[in-house]
Amino acid sequence: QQLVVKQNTQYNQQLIDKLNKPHQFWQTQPMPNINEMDKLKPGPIQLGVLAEVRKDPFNLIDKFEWFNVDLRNEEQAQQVYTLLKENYVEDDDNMFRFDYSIDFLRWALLPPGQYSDWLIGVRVNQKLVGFITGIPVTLNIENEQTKVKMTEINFLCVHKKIRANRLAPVLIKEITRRVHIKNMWQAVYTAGIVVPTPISQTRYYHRSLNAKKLIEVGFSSLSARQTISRQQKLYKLPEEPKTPGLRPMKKKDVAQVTKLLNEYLKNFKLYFKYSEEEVKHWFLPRKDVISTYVVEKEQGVVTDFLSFYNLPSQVIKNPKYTHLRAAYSYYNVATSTPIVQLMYDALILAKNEGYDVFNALDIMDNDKFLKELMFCPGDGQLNYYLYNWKLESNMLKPEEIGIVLV
Ligand SMILES: CNCCCN(C)c1ncc(F)c(N2CC(C(=O)NCc3cnc4ccccn34)C2)n1
Repeated sequence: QQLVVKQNTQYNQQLIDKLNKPHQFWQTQPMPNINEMDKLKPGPIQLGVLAEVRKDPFNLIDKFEWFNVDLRNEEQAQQVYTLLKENYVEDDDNMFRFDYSIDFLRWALLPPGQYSDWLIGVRVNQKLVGFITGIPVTLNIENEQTKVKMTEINFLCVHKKIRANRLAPVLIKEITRRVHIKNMWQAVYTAGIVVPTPISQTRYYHRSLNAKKLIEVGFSSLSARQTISRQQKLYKLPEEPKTPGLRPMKKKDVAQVTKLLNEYLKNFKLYFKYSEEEVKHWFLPRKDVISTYVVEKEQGVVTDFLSFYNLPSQVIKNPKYTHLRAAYSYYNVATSTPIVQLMYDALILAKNEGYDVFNALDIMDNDKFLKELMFCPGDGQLNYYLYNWKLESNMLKPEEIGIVLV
């Protein structure tokens, strides 16, 4: 009885703390807060001093230990896969949970130039219970002159059974320390939740490919006047794409795709500059991970390309289906094919690859095709964050964002 009372008191105290001092951790971080907005000048909020960076890892509660994950090692990759599959992001109604595959994680987390101590695990008795990752990127911020080497943070995950131990703030502080040690002082990340202080709030849109299954798993719902068969007719797609010369990207396309992509991304306020090496990594097709198709005109000239990545969700409780197959729009560049036609072909290709839904954010030029191709706004908001950087403009509009984080 005493123990239960003690645990309840501890839990209630944590709730009270949350209500009294929301974002207790984030208030301690170099992020602009509302009343500082107009005082701060654009650029780094805190200037980092390499000599002052703590040399040893942050302390963990006893029995917990730091562990650099080697994703190339099958057993360690399996441990990361299982931790995320069982404990990573769910929708608000706990009906779906992301099921990132091992091949996907190797694609997302082993890009050129990756650091082995930026895939950070926490273990208790050899069991992985916490995870956070960084990859090195060079981000262009608001103009071509401002190029900042920084880290892209992702996959922050704490096992459900050990939440409320304040492990997440320690994971964030430790990866921040390991980034500082490499003389980098900024980070970019996204999250479905709102913490101090988003630089942009974007929205997910969904285009139904398999209307019947989306209704059966509870992803979509029918209004009074709608029926399943009417929905299927409404979203029906042709068997084959219509753009002549559309084909899967190959190695020989890397140079042209790199030029098209870098030229296109200059239109936005936040974008990466890609080397050919990086285009090889991020865009060459990988089965069940990334699909990229190019439009090749006569004499081998590539004028457009489309790409989407595979991120299934586990359907948590459903008698008939275990997974929702979702394709996510990645980067699409249309210089001669109309963007609506190019993306209509993307829908047809995704349908033929077996996807149930095609998701896209309202970033870049996506709002040019979302309505016309019958995408519906979802309940998911994706917030973009820049750590330790004050923008010239307080917020960026979604159409000014030129980066997609997986
Ligand atoms: C860097 N990492 C950001 C990407 C993680 N991504 C893909 C993500 N982050 C927050 C979201 F809000 C979200 N949404 C896609 C939309 C959606 O499909 N909502 C229903 C649904 C189906 N499956 C799931 C699984 C988790 C959450 C919602 N789910 C909303 N996507």
